[in-house]
Amino acid sequence: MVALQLDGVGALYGKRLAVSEVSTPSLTAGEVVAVIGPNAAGKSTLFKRIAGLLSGPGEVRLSQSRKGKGAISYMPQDTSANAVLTVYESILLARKQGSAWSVADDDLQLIDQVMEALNIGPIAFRDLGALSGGQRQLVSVAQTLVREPDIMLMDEPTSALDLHRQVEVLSFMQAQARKKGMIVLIAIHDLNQALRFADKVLLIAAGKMRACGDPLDVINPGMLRQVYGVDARIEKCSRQFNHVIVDGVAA
Ligand SMILES: Nc1ncnc2c1ncn2[C@@H]1O[C@H](COP(=O)(O)OP(=O)(O)OP(=O)(O)O)[C@@H](O)[C@H]1O
Repeated sequence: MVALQLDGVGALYGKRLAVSEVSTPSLTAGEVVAVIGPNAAGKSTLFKRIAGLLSGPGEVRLSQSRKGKGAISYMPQDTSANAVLTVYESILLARKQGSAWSVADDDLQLIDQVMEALNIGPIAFRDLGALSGGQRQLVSVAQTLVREPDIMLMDEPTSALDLHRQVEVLSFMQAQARKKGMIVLIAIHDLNQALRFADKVLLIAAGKMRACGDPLDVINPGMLRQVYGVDARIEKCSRQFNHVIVDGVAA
């Protein structure tokens, strides 16, 4: 089974330590981890460090890669694309990156399945440069999913999506994590979606990890006041989902 553990991890921009002291329990296959924190807290920086794009202290321990494919796949926050490719070509290219160029039935089936689940079939032959912001984000999610990595690092994958698509994408990523034994880390500002879809929540503030654990242990009125500066309650709705209700800016 795939497992990921961060041990005293930090990240450097040049000589400046932008993130430090991130340690997690062992994250295991099938888990969805929401990475939360205010603007400029260090969420993207942590993802870049885990993906190997930045250096820094500490250790990113990844054990038992499933099939020697790309172990970690990172979807950046900025999904703008200049490439002269169609949506379908870009997803096929993502699927074949780092492997043999022959295309098997399995590859095509997976691409069709992901495109259908994300509802992007109708734009399959549109140029990447001719997409809306939300459509671009959906294509980027599809490119990451078809790589079938052990670890998916999704940096605000639903920030440009309407409500329907937010729920569709997060449900699909959760289902894929469970089915394929991946670990999915999602940087997200919507704390209600984090409460609904995450198994664990990792909180970063001012470049330091403040907590990592059960969503309701991390997202609580005290933390919301201290870290986000809001007066808020967590309440269960009639369907038993927990919601953050914000009463106002903390005095
Ligand atoms: N390329 C860079 N060089 C130097 N500093 C950077 C660079 N990118 C980001 N930073 C700084 O690192 C800190 C963390 O930024 P980061 O993008 O990781 O925050 P974030 O939590 O993802 O924020 P947001 O929610 O606003 O996207 C910020 O102070 C930011 O200004």
